[in-house]
Amino acid sequence: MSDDYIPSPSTWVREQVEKIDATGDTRSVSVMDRPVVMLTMRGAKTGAVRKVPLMRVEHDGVYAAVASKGGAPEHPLWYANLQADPKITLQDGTRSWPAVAREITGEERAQWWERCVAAYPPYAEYQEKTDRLIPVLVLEPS
Ligand SMILES: C[C@H](OP(=O)(O)OC[C@@H](O)[C@@H](O)[C@@H](O)Cn1c2nc(=O)[nH]c(=O)c-2cc2ccc(O)cc21)C(=O)N[C@@H](CCC(=O)N[C@@H](CCC(=O)O)C(=O)O)C(=O)O
Repeated sequence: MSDDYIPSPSTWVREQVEKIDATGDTRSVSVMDRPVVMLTMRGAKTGAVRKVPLMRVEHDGVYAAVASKGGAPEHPLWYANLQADPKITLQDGTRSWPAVAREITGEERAQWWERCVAAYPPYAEYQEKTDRLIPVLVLEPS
């Protein structure tokens, strides 16, 4: 990724990204004492580097990205980024590696949704809050 990084306009998120970058470890932050991973991706419109922390949902070396945005009526913008370019760098703890995001649906999504809610129970409330189906993408090592 080149160095045209644009930080999040959301202060608490930007501060968590700064802490992860300062420590080199996603374990330096948490949300409700639950672990976090960080995706680095390309902005769909700006082409800039975007860093997006998400709750850590992992199964057999594959991770899930849940485009919940707290149950807001609209998808988070990073979801549009991944639709435009699914290639990311994924960081868990101090490890980083290239991965590809793939949206999942149907039975595959239902199976992963259980893992997502087990990892971070508020996802269930977020889905209750909105009539948009919260997108779930798996992040497969590339
Ligand atoms: C605020 C907005 O962010 P967003 O991409 O909508 O995503 C909102 C949130 O989902 C995002 O901040 C997440 O990191 C919040 N978040 C989680 N968000 C989730 O949706 N799910 C999670 O599990 C989650 C966990 C989490 C843990 C820690 C933490 O610090 C944050 C966490 C934003 O950054 N807007 C930018 C633009 C962002 C962008 O990517 N723009 C694209 C264009 C996108 C387009 O319009 O096509 C570009 O640069 O080209 C701006 O307004 O300038």
